[in-house]
Amino acid sequence: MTTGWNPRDHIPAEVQKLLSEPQPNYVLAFLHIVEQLKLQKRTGWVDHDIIPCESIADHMYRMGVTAMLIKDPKVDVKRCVRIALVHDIAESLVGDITPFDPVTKEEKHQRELDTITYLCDEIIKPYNEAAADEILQDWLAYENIGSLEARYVKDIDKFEMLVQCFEYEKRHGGKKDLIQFYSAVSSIKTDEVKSWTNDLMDRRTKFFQTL
Ligand SMILES: Nc1nc2c(ncn2[C@H]2C[C@H](O)[C@@H](COP(=O)(O)O)O2)c(=O)[nH]1
Ligand SMILES: [Mn+2]
Repeated sequence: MTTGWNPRDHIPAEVQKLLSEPQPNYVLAFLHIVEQLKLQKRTGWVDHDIIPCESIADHMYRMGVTAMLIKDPKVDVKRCVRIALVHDIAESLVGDITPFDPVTKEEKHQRELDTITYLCDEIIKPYNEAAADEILQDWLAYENIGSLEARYVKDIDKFEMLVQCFEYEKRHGGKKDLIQFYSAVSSIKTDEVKSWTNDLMDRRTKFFQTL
């Protein structure tokens, strides 16, 4: 556990009530927790006054469909889609912490690890033990970049954010200063996602030349 932070203290009241029933409906409890990903806006955009902006779920959804496009024959695309769809699931209780928030990487990791462990062991496992194990493995693979699939999903996490960033820049006529986000370009390692990113950056350059 972290410095007193406990996932159980961040469970919505409705879910706590559901879990206190004699025969809890764990499927519903899990889905109500996942709703938090649909409700929470991505902090990075909120901090830059992007209104309206995407939710955490929006981001993960588009990452999932982006992963379906991977051409690299060495990659298990279906595994990438799974990893994309679970990689930020702990943010349902932890929240969406940016690199600029006053939370250390270690504290963020520990809160998210405690949360995914809680969700898998105490919410998913009572209904489907195999699903709980697989979701935990998918999340750990992403966190530890434990496979080529996880490496691709890490890249797609950054690429999807950059696509969204450029979409917001265009939607706001280039008047929002979102340059900070583009430091993520250097984090992208796979050749395929690098090629997507290079084209995006070329289009961004041309867009700002037209202003
Ligand atoms: N203000 C900034 N926020 C950033 C930057 N890079 C990422 N972010 C935000 C985006 C999300 O809200 C959050 C974490 O995203 P994950 O998908 O990694 O959970 O951090 C940035 O350069 N500036
Ligand atoms: Mn993410």
